[in-house]
Amino acid sequence: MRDLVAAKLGELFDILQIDHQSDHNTRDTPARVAKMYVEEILRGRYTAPPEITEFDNAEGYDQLIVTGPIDVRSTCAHHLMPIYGHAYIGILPAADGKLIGLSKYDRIVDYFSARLQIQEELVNQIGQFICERTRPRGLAVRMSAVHMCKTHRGIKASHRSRMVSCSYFGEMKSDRSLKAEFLQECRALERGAGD
Ligand SMILES: Nc1nc2c(ncn2[C@@H]2O[C@H](COP(=O)(O)OP(=O)(O)OP(=O)(O)O)[C@@H](O)[C@H]2O)c(=O)[nH]1
Repeated sequence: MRDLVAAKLGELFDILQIDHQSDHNTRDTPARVAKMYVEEILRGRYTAPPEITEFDNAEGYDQLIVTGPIDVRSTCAHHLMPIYGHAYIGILPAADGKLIGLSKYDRIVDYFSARLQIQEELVNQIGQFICERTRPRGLAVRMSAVHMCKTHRGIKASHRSRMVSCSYFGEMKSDRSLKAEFLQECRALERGAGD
């Protein structure tokens, strides 16, 4: 796949009048960019989801867990520009369900970010995957991110301009006080004052 992509990128460079044959800066760029797309930026499309270590919820912990900030590095589906920011995940475990290793939330965010995305779908995909694997009573995913398709081109919006999207499942969707508790913990973690 990398070789095919590199050949097509070479053609694209030709059309854009970028010398990738003799210019010392761009000579290897088609191959370099092909590697970046296949092995990094779009990696999540060609690899299996992360292995999830599950633990029995032996003592029936049933209170809200919130983890974050989780770094988000993704790519906009419309202009292929970077999306970067943070995610927070809230889990309301089922007393008879499973817990998963804390680092796996970061891995799941990384996995679904490694493809072309829009933010609304990214938070949903992360939430649905966690729900399918762990069957919690409730789950919330909140993401705040900068879209460089908006800040670096087009309208050239403020670099501080962000998009916030949330996805709620189960009891986290219907229970207003749980949502409020989750958002309060997100704010505390965002300030670096989650302790
Ligand atoms: N809802 C949503 N919109 C996004 C996201 N990422 C980028 N966009 C927007 O999607 C739109 C892209 O579609 P078009 O309007 O066809 O693109 P364009 O003509 O280049 O538009 P401009 O960016 O306004 O120059 C832009 O308004 C982007 O800001 C996202 O994650 N969610």
